[in-house]
Amino acid sequence: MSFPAVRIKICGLQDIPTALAAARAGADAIGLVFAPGRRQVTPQQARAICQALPPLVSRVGVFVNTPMEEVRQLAHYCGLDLVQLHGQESPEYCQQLGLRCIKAIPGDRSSLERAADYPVSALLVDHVQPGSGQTFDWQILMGVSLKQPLILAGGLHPGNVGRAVAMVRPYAVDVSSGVEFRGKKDETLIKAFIQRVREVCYCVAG
Ligand SMILES: O=C(O)c1ccccc1NCC(=O)[C@H](O)[C@H](O)COP(=O)(O)O
Repeated sequence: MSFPAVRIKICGLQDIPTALAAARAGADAIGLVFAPGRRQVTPQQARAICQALPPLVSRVGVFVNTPMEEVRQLAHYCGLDLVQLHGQESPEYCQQLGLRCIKAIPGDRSSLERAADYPVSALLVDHVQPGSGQTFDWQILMGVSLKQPLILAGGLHPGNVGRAVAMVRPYAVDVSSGVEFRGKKDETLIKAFIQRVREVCYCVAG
């Protein structure tokens, strides 16, 4: 048995060598966090990472309740392909932004019920505290058919992503904390994560 290849996004990258390592390992997309926090990058760092990456790796900027014009300017300056919105951005905000959007929502019933309103390229279903390395109950996604492609996030790591993919069958998975060691992205963990996703898709092991 096999099922379509699940895309992989490695989020919270902060330097060129690690971003290149993620691309070499087979990441389809990388995330650059503009929201305040320990993974925040400056516009200059983000632009340098975007310019260094090879083609066909999507550059995603992560924002929380940022004014539209600021998001547009940063997307243009850095060369972002998509923006990922983790705040209370409305469906109208996503529509008016004029950029390809991923809307992040918490993995709970009421958020999933409102998801259809969002005119976005994909929905990222995450733990209520993004970037915290915590999972939500994936069972909530069983029997839910979303209009938009589903990106599964929240507490994924090489040890649980196989089970998550087999159970949820998402369009893509997103990881940050689960490929870090002592708070820094770790190339070995990134490779292990990507390999595990590939294995489960082709049922080499599981
Ligand atoms: O990572 C952050 O610091 C962050 C801050 C504010 C909003 C979003 C943030 N990260 C979002 C991500 O894309 C994470 O990859 C996603 O929430 C999964 O994180 P994790 O549970 O650590 O794998």
